[in-house]
Amino acid sequence: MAPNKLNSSSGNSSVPCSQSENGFISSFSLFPEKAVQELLQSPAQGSDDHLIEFSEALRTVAKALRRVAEGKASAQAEAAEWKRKFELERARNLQFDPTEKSSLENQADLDDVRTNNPANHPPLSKKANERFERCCSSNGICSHEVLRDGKSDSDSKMVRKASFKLSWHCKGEQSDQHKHDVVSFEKGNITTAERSSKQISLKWESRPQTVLILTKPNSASVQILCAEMIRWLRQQKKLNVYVEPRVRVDLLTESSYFNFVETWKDDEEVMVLHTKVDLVITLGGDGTVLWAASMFKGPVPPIVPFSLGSLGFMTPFYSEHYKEYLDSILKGPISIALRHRLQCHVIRDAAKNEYEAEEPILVLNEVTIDRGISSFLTNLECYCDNSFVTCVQGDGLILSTTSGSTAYSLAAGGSMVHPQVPGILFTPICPHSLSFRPLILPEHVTLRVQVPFNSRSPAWASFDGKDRKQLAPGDALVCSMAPWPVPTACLVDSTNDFLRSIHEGLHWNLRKTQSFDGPRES
Ligand SMILES: NC(=O)c1ccc[n+]([C@@H]2O[C@H](COP(=O)([O-])OP(=O)(O)OC[C@H]3O[C@@H](n4cnc5c(N)ncnc54)[C@H](O)[C@@H]3O)[C@@H](O)[C@H]2O)c1
Ligand SMILES: Nc1ncnc2c1ncn2[C@@H]1O[C@H](COP(=O)(O)OP(=O)(O)OP(=O)(O)O)[C@@H](O)[C@H]1O
Repeated sequence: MAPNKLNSSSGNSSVPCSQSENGFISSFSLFPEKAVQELLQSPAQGSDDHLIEFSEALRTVAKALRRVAEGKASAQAEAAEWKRKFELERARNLQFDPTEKSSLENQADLDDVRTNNPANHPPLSKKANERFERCCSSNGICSHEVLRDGKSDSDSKMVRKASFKLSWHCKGEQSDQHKHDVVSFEKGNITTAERSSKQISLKWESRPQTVLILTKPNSASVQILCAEMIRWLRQQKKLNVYVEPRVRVDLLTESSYFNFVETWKDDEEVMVLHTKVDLVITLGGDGTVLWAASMFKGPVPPIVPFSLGSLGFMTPFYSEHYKEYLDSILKGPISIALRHRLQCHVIRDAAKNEYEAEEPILVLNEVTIDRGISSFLTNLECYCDNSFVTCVQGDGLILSTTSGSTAYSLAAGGSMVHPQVPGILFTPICPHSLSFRPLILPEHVTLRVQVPFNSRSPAWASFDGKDRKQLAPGDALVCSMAPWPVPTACLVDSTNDFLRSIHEGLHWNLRKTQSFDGPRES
């Protein structure tokens, strides 16, 4: 009798589902709750005590399982938050605590690691983040170290990174003091004196000596400009130049003059590039800026992005005038935008603990979790710190930085946000719901996107439009603000550049002005 009853009501589309109101559907709750509802709606429900008993038992089991799933997700989110806090704290300590300055004991050691000899580098571990951490703590010349290393290096033969100083631009004036949020609550009135994000100015304290030029591949105009720029930087500015291995090969095919141009052999050398390079120049479009950012898994040297693409949201410098721009940038001060990045961890269901195997991935625009080639709806459970946010049912979800707000997130209906606003955009892609508006969350949160066990298909994560990774049911992606922003040089300042980009790049709110000629209010 029971199986007949179950069959007789299957396919009833009006079956209510108590969880759909807040969008939460537990991986364990679907079958039992639906079955229970069907059973309860059956006309024979009062006549079969066993069946009712059975349905009650199923409901209890479903609830218990859902609680377990929620508990697990919440514990994982909490662990991720602690990990993030720990990383931030450690980054802060490295920056401010003089006792953690460097494991190098004397200047000779310091000189040693600053030369280009890879044999001088400490042995590097397998994981990229570990390699970075080792480099950070033992080489001691990450950007935060550079900030306090103001000593002159004129009498050293070694290649050193130029030191620089950052300061806030305050109402058009410059102040050397770091200004943090100051909240006063005198007489019970809460007032904030300073807000954290300001226009930042970079002033060189010693001359920049080494530039890295990154170029969009397969472009003849970029190749020509790159060769011309290298000659100028060498002859007029006496700078050391690094390029990618393929670019060096192209340059040497053109002329043996470019023999002085340096490059790297493997990923381990890329991991320490930030210790050698004072400035990064990109020749291409926004994709080349994303590429440049992705090369630096930790601190990023200031980037000067020249526009040789079609849209150029993050590339304010016109390549025709490169000499004037570089002249003034090498002298300083430079107005820079600190573009926040997101740090993403893929956590496999099979992993025994958080962050077990996979390296974190840093994104400048966004991480997207979508349905890939699957034709099924994605079903993504989202948590913010320990709170349940929602269940995304649609094509997917974009977690974007404010720099990325004008990229994919914009196309999916997200707001455009000034890049200096510290926040994380939570933008659904084609949600199958009438009321799913995008959110903007504060920068301090940790987001967790979980593929539930009952998902019909895996989801796919991609990072700044690249590196697709499959997320199987049970896998999760954890994302928080990275401690290493991408400093990009501004043509004017971050606000002027942002507004110019949305006007010129997107033709934002372009409309013919209404003519004067017509009806008027009397
Ligand atoms: N439907 C969409 O709009 C869509 C779809 C996929 C990827 N994307 C974007 O493309 C980015 C990858 O860029 P790519 O150059 O490597 O790929 P690409 O060559 O496919 O170019 C994508 C376009 O997005 C623009 N773009 C990139 N970052 C931007 C930003 N921060 N603000 C405004 N426009 C931006 C680029 O200028 C380019 O025109 C991804 O991070 C994603 O944001 C957008
Ligand atoms: N140095 C590089 N090495 C490998 N790939 C790169 C490099 N620089 C850029 N790319 C890739 O090349 C693609 C195109 O780059 P980019 O967006 O800069 O040029 P574009 O498409 O001509 O510009 P726009 O998007 O403004 O039209 C991007 O997918 C980017 O990831």
